[in-house]
Amino acid sequence: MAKALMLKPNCSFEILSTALFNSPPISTPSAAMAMCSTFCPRVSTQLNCKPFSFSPANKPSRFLVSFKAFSSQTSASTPKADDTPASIGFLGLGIMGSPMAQNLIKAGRDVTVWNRTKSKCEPLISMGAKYKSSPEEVAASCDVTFAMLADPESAMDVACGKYGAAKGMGPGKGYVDVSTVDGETSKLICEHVRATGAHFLEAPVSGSKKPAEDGQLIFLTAGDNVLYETVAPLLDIMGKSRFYLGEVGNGAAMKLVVNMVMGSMMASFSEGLVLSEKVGLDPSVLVEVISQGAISAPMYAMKGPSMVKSLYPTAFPLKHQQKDLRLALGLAESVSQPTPIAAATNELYKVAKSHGLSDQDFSAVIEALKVKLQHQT
Ligand SMILES: NC(=O)C1=CN([C@@H]2O[C@H](COP(=O)(O)OP(=O)(O)OC[C@H]3O[C@@H](n4cnc5c(N)ncnc54)[C@H](OP(=O)(O)O)[C@@H]3O)[C@@H](O)[C@H]2O)C=CC1
Ligand SMILES: O=CCCC(=O)O
Repeated sequence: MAKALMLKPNCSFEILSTALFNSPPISTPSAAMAMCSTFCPRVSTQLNCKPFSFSPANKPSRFLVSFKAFSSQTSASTPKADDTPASIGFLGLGIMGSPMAQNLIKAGRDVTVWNRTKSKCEPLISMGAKYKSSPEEVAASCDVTFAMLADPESAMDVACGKYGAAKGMGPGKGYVDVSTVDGETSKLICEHVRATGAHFLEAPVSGSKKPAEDGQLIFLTAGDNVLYETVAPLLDIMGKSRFYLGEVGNGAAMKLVVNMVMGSMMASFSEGLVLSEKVGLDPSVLVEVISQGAISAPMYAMKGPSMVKSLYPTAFPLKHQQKDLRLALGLAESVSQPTPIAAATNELYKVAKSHGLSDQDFSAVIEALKVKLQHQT
């Protein structure tokens, strides 16, 4: 069995509770996880441990356990399962927060949720999550609280507002903000959290709806290293890699730079699609040509076919991409760095927003290029 546990990335195998291990029956996913840690301590983490099939007595004695490989920029070892926070809060259950919290629940973690629109908590409650009626109550009842909120304003309000999480924090607790915000906002939230004696980590993510569902996000963390070490096993449940970047603000900056590049790539791709069609080419063929060359990108291959059909099923809302461009331009301004391409791109996303495309996927920015000027026929 030890040999079977020398695993390739992203593979799965089955644990038979008593047949392969001379041990008591495994009755819960977390017991199965603990068993895996014992037999395979060098595997960073386990993902998606869930009942696989049932014994004749209808007890879950077999589990399918998926393993994945992780890259990380910390030299410290991953904490043992016993050191990980017992109770986890999750604030903000939108496109990203919902699947992230679901993955924690599926991994057998004790999760308490809150969302401004309460109805979005229901699916998680039915999976076993607890519910509290304010961020303050969630933070008060949990060891570590994650927040995945829309923008700087909501991240501030949920963390530091009247019934905000900071009100429920104190020594021994941690707050992990995974929202995409600017460094200044992150530093303010950090100050509020640290003033209570708790630890703070910013951890915005690269990766969209599908990677969030698949536990394949990339965490860009900065802040209290002790909290980073503590939550590493939780980040590994929700993601495929994690970077520790030092001082608070560095994670936010890294995320904004990445999304600045992404927004411009999408705008440029959109121009190419529209131009190709106007000169009589088939834009689907352009997508195929690009996919085979040096500028191929998963994003083009994923979004191109639906963009050609003028379909924009929302994974990353356009309003959030424009917010990130705005924040990235602020970051560039703070160090007097010219970013003319990002500035022009931001204008295009603003036009798209003015055409009511805020809640569509950000690939709908192509529509802003199709809008006819009044003097055109
Ligand atoms: N979607 C994506 O592909 C990615 C998004 N991100 C970033 O993650 C964050 C969340 O994104 P996503 O899940 O897509 O966004 P959604 O718009 O789907 O969710 C936003 C969340 O913020 C909450 N919220 C908004 N305003 C307030 C407020 N004033 N007070 C309290 N809660 C509020 C919403 O609550 P309610 O349900 O009540 O509206 C919801 O839970 C954003 O910062 C985004 O930039 C990062 C990586 C990828
Ligand atoms: O912030 C959103 C990023 C989306 C992605 O990385 O695909």
